[in-house]
Amino acid sequence: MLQALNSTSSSSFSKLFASRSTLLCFFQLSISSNSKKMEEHRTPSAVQANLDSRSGRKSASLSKSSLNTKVGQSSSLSPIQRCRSPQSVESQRMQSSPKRAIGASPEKHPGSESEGPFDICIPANKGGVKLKKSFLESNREKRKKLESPAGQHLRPGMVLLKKFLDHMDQVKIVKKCRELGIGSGGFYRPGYRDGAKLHLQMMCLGKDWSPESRSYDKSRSFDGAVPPEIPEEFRKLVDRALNDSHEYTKNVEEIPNMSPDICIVNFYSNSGRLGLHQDRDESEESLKKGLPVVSFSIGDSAEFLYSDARDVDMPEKVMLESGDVLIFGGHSRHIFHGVPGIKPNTGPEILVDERTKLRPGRLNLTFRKY
Ligand SMILES: O=C(O)CCC(=O)C(=O)O
Ligand SMILES: [Fe+2]
Repeated sequence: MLQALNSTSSSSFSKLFASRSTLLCFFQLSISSNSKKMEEHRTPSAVQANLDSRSGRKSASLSKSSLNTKVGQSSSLSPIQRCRSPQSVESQRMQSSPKRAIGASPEKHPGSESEGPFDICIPANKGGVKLKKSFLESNREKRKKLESPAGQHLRPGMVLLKKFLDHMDQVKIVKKCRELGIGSGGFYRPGYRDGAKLHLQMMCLGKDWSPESRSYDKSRSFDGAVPPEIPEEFRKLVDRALNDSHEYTKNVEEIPNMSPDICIVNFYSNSGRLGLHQDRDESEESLKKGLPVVSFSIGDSAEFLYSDARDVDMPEKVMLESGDVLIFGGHSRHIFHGVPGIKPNTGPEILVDERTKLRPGRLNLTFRKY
């Protein structure tokens, strides 16, 4: 469903954005070298829905921590031009500038659809990559852990719990996702309505969410597979994260409690990415209540961009590292967010060594209530 346009800009942010939308209607993200404004094309109903949902909200203030800076302060983010496009607009765009359409250049992912479900770990019989970290690197990791504050209140309704998942939790999550991911209903590389592919592998738990139809269902339309249940141990972690988040909010109502019935598991290889989007395909009731999205990051680090409005020039950004849990609900439930890229070889060694053998990349689990 999504597409993004490449940039010819010399900016450091000229990397392609693949934009995936869990919106009622989707959009594509493009980066323009000559425009300072984000631009959007969407259906009138979507425009209305979006205006309705965002009316009356103010821009949030910024945290000044090193992990949470205005994008423009530390890097020269190029202006972003974003288009959620009906298919016709999309096709025209691809025809007029084929080289700039992300979906036009299929990305090579290991484990494509034809090979069966994607395996996020390197199978035992394949020697695989062993990325041993240097002693210095390992020490740096330990120091970082000690220095990192336990939680950050990023803006109303949005809390980041640093290193919330310990190494053993992370190993268990990887192993469980691997086991489920190679079975029925496991990982696949999803596509959008116009045929463009997302730059990640995805698996749903509890319910299916399709980027193509932008809807939830009991089973997957393309193969009829019923998604595996959300494991109980995952639910417990979500519960604990939500409880802990209240230590950092003004009051408990700021992030309402939520019992997930869907988990979207994404695996990003080193070239994976996800364009700015809103998570808005959940039920009206869930969205109205601001029931939070609880997001686990495991493996390599990634920058997470977020902004309150679609037409903002400079989204804020925060680094998501292995073990971090990001929660956005309440007033932040409708934030635009995306992952512009993965930082290779930044995950904990225990995930990539013989014990776990996670492929290079990043695993992300977002829990929501439909
Ligand atoms: O990978 C992430 O941190 C974000 C994932 C996300 O936004 C989504 O799956 O909707
Ligand atoms: Fe999302």
